[in-house]
Amino acid sequence: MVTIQRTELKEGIQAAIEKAKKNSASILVSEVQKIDSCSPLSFFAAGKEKYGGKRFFWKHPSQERYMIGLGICKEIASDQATDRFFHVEKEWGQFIDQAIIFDDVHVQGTGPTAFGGFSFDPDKEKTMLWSKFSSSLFHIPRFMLSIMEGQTYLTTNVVCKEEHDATFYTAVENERQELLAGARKHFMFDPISLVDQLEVKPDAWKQSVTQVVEGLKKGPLKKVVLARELRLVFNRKIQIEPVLDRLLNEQKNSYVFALESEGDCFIGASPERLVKKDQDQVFSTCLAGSIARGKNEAEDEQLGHSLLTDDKNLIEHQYVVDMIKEAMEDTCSKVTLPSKPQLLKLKHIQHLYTPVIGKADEHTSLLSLVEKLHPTPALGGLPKMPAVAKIREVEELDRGFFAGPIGWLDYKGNGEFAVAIRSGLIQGNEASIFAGCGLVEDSIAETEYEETNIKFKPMLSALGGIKS
Ligand SMILES: C=C(O[C@H]1C=CC=C(C(=O)O)[C@@H]1O)C(=O)O
Ligand SMILES: [Mg+2]
Repeated sequence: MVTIQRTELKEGIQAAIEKAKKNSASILVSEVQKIDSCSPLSFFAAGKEKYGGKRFFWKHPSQERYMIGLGICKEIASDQATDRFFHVEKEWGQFIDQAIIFDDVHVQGTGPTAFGGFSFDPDKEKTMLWSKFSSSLFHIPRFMLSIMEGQTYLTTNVVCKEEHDATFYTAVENERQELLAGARKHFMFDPISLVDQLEVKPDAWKQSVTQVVEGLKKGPLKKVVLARELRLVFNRKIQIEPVLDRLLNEQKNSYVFALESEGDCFIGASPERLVKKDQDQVFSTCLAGSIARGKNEAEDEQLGHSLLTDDKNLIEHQYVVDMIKEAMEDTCSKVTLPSKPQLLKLKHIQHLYTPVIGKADEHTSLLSLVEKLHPTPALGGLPKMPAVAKIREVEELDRGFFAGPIGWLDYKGNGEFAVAIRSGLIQGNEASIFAGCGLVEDSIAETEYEETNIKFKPMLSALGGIKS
């Protein structure tokens, strides 16, 4: 990887074509520019015609930090289950190793960046539902808009090949100008209406919960997260932009994400960080234990207090804390976390929340942390692999990317992954949405069913299926 002071992208492309000819290889050239402010949703919508089906969207929960990718200059995809995190890391490293990068802003979330995720369980038999998503899928975009602390940047990534000539730069420049002009337009979208909502055998799901809980009482499994799927049918093709717009407005303190692949779109608003790596600083989140929001302030406070003092939810949460703390201590030093959980309040639900921070050892990479942590007992259970095996045996659905890691990694090894909950897969005029719940020995099937009904609300509301 060569990071050189700013000269013209044109010279860089010319140098890369020469290098491609010499090494018979493809060479990435990447340029980061500060640009005038631009609406993230308008940029995403402006890419619909030329890059539709090849876009991603990402918003960080606590600050105005967006990354929107249009087009795919490189895809890293595999259905291989073994060492999938290592293989993605290796292919990404080889791709940027030869890159020529013009970056004189040096702001995280700009420059060559891979965005994507991993399926929850690559060893579960894959169904047609997720046929458009490999079990590891990352896109490096042609253009990426980044909004970081109020400043807007455009990253242009081009892969130069030996057959390219000097006209290649002109083509890229024209594409970039056309895109920036389009991103200034205002977009209108047709409203959609929900015509049907189907669930596969809800009573059977409750029976499976009761069966799993009986097993937890005997051990050795201590916790298992079981999920449900709703299949929604609408009166016309679902536009991604209005769903994103509602998620951004209704789920302010969640990660809002969308990843398009071959015409389908995986989309959601997750409150749960899996891991963030910023130089040698590592951040993770324990989020497990739930209760509804109150209809008024007094009721909300009473519900929050009862969650903080409920043994079943405290144990459900503590299993997550114990596992994440151990995983972080295996890979980091100076691991610190609060002694007890606090409340994380979202629009429809409130959770027990414990943040964990640590200092990464020198050779610890972001994807090695993702591998170590996924799935936490908030999404799988405890012990990890026996719980995942129980889910594989009992759950009559294909989670695909639901509850898997989704996020980004940049060319300097920094990045962030959320767990892809409060999410759904949009397929034309239909969508599958998913919701899970942590089962422990004191769980009650009806209560867990109601908890998952609340967790469907962010996506149902964003799809216009319920009044939010
Ligand atoms: C598995 C999900 O939520 C997890 C995260 C927060 C609270 C949870 C719970 O209380 O069960 C779950 O562990 C989901 O939203 O589908
Ligand atoms: Mg729960």
